[in-house]
Parts: sequence; C-alpha cells; structure tokens
Amino acid sequence: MPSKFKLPIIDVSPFTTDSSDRAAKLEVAKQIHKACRDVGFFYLTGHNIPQEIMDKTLKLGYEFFHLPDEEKFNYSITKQDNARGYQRLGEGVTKYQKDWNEALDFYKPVPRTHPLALKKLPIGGENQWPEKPSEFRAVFNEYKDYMLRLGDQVMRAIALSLGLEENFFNKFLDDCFWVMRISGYPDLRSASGKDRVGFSLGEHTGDNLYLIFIHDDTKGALQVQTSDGDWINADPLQGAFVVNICDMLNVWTNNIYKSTLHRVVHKGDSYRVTVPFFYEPNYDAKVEPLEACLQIDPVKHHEPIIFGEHLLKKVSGNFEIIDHNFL
Ligand SMILES: N=C(N)NCCCC[C@H](N)C(=O)O
Ligand SMILES: O=C(O)CCC(=O)C(=O)O
Ligand SMILES: [Fe+2]
Repeated sequence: MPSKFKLPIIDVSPFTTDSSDRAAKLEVAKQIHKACRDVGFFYLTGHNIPQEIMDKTLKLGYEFFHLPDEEKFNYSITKQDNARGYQRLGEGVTKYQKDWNEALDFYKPVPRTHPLALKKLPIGGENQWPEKPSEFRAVFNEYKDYMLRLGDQVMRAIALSLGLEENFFNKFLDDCFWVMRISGYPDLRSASGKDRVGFSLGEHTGDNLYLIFIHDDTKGALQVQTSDGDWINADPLQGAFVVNICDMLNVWTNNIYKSTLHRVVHKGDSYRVTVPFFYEPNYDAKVEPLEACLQIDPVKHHEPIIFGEHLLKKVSGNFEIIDHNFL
C-alpha cells in the first residue's frame, strides 16, 4: 500500500565540520529527537564523506560477489569463527528462515587474550580479507575509519538530542566494537521453491546501537515499518546515508527512541549491494536506561545489558551452522 509517509532527511553538518555553533547543533538535535522518537529511521546528509569512497565500496562489493563460488568460499565463516567472513546465500537466518542474501562480515579485531578468542567463541577469530578485488582491504579499512568518525559525530548529536552533554557517551563508545557488513542480494525470484520464503532478509530490529548504511540505487527493496504498522520503502537518496536506530539506543532511552522493524524484499533484475556499518558500544559497556530518560518515565523497561554478551547471543543465532571447533 503506498504511504504518504516520508522518512526525515537530516543535515548533520554542524557536527561534522569545525563549527562550534551551538544553536545550529541544537537545531539538528531537535530534528534527531523527533526522527528517533517517531520513526527510528532517517536519511543523513552533511556527513562530509567523499562520494567517491561510498561509490567504491559498493562497486568492490559487487565485484567480490561476482567472483566464482570457490573463490568466495575461501573466506567462509566456517573456516574461522562462524562469524567473521563470507556467508553464502541462505546461510544467514532470521526468525528461523533462510535469508536470501550473501554477505561478508568484519568485526573489530580482538586480541588472542580476549575472552571470545580464549573460549573459541563466534567473533573470537580473525577477519578474513579477500585478496580479490585487490583494492578491497585498503578501501574498506579507509571506509571503516570514516564510519567511526561519523559514528562519533552522530552520537554527539544524539546525546544533545537527549538533553545530555555532547560527549556523554564517550565512556561507553571509546573502544567501539564495530561491525561492517557487505551484503549482496540477487533477485529473490531466482531462489528455488523451498528457499523462497518471501523475504530477502526477514523482518528484524538491529541488535546494535545504530546503523549507518549505504545502498546502491535499487528501489523498493529495503522496507521499514511505521508506527501505524504500514511498511514503507527506504529507497536510496543520492549522497545520503540511511540511519537506523537499533536496540541499544532503545534500551538507553528506556523506549523513547525506536528500534524499528525493517526487512528486505528484492524482486528485481538487478543484483543489489549494500554496506551496513554498525556503530557499537564498547564490548564490555553496560547499557541500561539513562537517568535523564527515567525522569520522563520512571518505569524501567529494560534490565542492564552487557553489550558484548548481547552481540554474541545474537550472532550465534544468525546462522544455521554453528560449529565451535574452528582454528
Ligand atoms: N549485525 C548483523 N549481522 N546484521 C544483520 C542482521 C540480520 C538479522 C538477523 N539475522 C536477526 O535474526 O536478527
Ligand atoms: O541490506 C539491507 O538493505 C538491510 C540490511 C540490514 O538491515 C542488516 O544487515 O541488518
Ligand atoms: Fe537490519
């Protein structure tokens, strides 16, 4: 059903340039508050990230997914820790149904002394960087650095939007446990009968803090649920990122900010590529409803969560094959 609802577009340049114009920042914070409260999804402009690198990531993702299967399987998550690396079509699972996308996942590296590595748990291994295309590793490392900077800048805006000091979240985020995914979606109609479950990526909310996200120019694929229960398209807007508020911000704000249901249904001739970057708290950050939000509604809607434990639980449920005997 077509909806008149439009996702908000927010220009965050007062936070991404050297401006110290507090009034301009507060104005952005006001828009962010409204968008996070009412929708949990918005377009972000004024990010100060070169279009060239955004285009390059999508192009390299496309090229990687078009390599022969044998080449891609060299980087399979099952050769590492069942989390870092390549997942073939149907290997990812949402709500117990196969997703019809393929993906490459990278996480912040962990030292060998990290509990995840010592216990040989998912995410405890090493990132698997493809050798082809040859620029892949360098470009995505550069992109990751851009995303970490933007993530910090947007988080400052979010802090102001909650009436907090700009740097309020620093202590929770100064060792951001980032996740970067490169995701490829063939036409869902190409899936054979038993694999065609109706969604390319089943409906879910983000298990993370928030997601900064680019996608190619395919329309009609990413869908977002509005507070009326309608599904609307979050089509690409040239030069803009899409931001999706995820579960950790929902917990911190005691439900004031929405972690919005979304899904992907890509039925079209093109091969769709997206690059979601999950900006995260530190692995051991304790996330619980903030005092400032409890003043508005004193009923605590969430118990404290250690972010890393939460992430591990979610990632472990994300695949059919869980084989802990890696390495
Ligand atoms: N952080 C990652 N990898 N995001 C992808 C989430 C896809 C939904 C997930 N399978 C679920 O069941 O929630
Ligand atoms: O690729 C997309 O369009 C959505 C990705 C997404 O929601 C996710 O990876 O969590
Ligand atoms: Fe998602």
